Amino acid sequence: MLNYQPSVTNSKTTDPRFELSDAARYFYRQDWMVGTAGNLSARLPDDSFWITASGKAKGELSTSDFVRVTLTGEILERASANIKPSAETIIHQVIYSLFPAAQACYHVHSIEANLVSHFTEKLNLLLPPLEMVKGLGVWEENPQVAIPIFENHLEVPQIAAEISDRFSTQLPQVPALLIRNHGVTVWADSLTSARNYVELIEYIFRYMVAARQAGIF
Ligand SMILES: CSC[C@@H](O)[C@@H](O)C(=O)COP(=O)(O)O
Ligand SMILES: [Zn+2]
Repeated sequence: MLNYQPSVTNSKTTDPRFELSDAARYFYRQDWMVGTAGNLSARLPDDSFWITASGKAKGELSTSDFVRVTLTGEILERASANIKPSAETIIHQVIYSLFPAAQACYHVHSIEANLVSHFTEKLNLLLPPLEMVKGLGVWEENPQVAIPIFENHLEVPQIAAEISDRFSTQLPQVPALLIRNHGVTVWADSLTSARNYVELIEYIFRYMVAARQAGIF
């Protein structure tokens, strides 16, 4: 396994913190990372990952607003000792552990994600068979795709344990999960794809809310 070299990360092309900051600013402008909501991470070649520090305004992140942690949550690098990794780091740990190809994990809070999380009380929410579903990797005619839903426990490790337990026996159809009354988390094999997945899933959620209002889904 390659060792992560901090000395080569001081450039925009190799340090994922720049792209994570850009993505957060974009999501903030979409109203999906309002205030300090949400967290973004990117895996490094040594399996550690940079994750947004807890409680930072997501519209104005800089490289010092990230913490590098191991897959078990041990802190490896941060700008100062009073910066903590995201309160939801353990969910990213679970995703990177379960999905070795995942290079980025993005979690945002949108109004539509919270609304659609009430469209079912079941463990999975059926998505409409929109063309957009292909962008999430499902190339089927009239796809019957569901996104897994988890309860929003106060204790984040409990959410993470439920994700780990369920996905260990039942892989999700799409690289995304919904936490009821909270928001969506996606993962992808690149930062660009993770950003696209957030946009696609949020489009689908917007459609679902509009379709419900129109009485067609
Ligand atoms: C706006 S508070 C939201 C937090 O409780 C949490 O859900 C969240 O997404 C951001 O937490 P953070 O610790 O900054 O990564
Ligand atoms: Zn959150």
